[in-house]
Amino acid sequence: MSLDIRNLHVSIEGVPILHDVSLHVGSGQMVGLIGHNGAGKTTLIRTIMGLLDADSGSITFAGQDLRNRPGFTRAAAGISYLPEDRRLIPALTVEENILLPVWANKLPDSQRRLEWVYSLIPEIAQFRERKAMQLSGGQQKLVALARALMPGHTLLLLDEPFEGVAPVLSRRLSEVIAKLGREGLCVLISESDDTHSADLIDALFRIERGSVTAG
Ligand SMILES: Nc1ncnc2c1ncn2[C@@H]1O[C@H](COP(=O)(O)OP(=O)(O)OP(=O)(O)O)[C@@H](O)[C@H]1O
Repeated sequence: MSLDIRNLHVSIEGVPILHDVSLHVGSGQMVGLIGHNGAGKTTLIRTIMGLLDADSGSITFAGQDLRNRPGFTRAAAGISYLPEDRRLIPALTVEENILLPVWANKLPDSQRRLEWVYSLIPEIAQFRERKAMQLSGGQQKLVALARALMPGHTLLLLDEPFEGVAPVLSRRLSEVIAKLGREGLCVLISESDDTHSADLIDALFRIERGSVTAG
């Protein structure tokens, strides 16, 4: 299974944002997408997720054309993302937040998956009954990663996972992400520089003003 993006052009409200973007994440690979604020990382990730429409070009995963499939089909295909701003529901417990994609997409086998996520990130199991609003920003990132892992068993898109996370927790996040590589997932990690991802990734692309180059 691999992600293949070719000659992708994306505009937002008529303004061209991504220009002729091509990028490849091979089977079981962890790939970095490095670029400054406003370079277009989130736009690319949201387009892969089907949350933004492309003007032209192709997005293929595991041989399936994703560009012409609506966003809600991603979870069933095992494709998921960690948004930069986490988007947890503050009044729900940690476990309820993690289970949201399961309820929304009626995903099968959720108990086994939940146990796998807790074994991967055991500290989360300890605060599963706490409300999301009672967690620190870094802990919330771990929970958002756990939530993304519920549907995300083929392709995971991590949008600046280390942004705003204190050093101890970002080391912990790195450990968890490193384990994902061994699970055979395809992972794309965006970051403003490669400080945290350098040791994790197999390949790197740079994005600057909406254009991507292999780095
Ligand atoms: N809703 C929008 N309307 C207009 N322009 C937008 C919109 N969303 C993003 N853009 C523009 O698209 C460009 C790329 O933004 P994007 O959020 O993809 O960058 P990024 O690399 O993820 O940066 P950041 O780390 O700051 O989120 C920016 O110039 C931004 O101003």
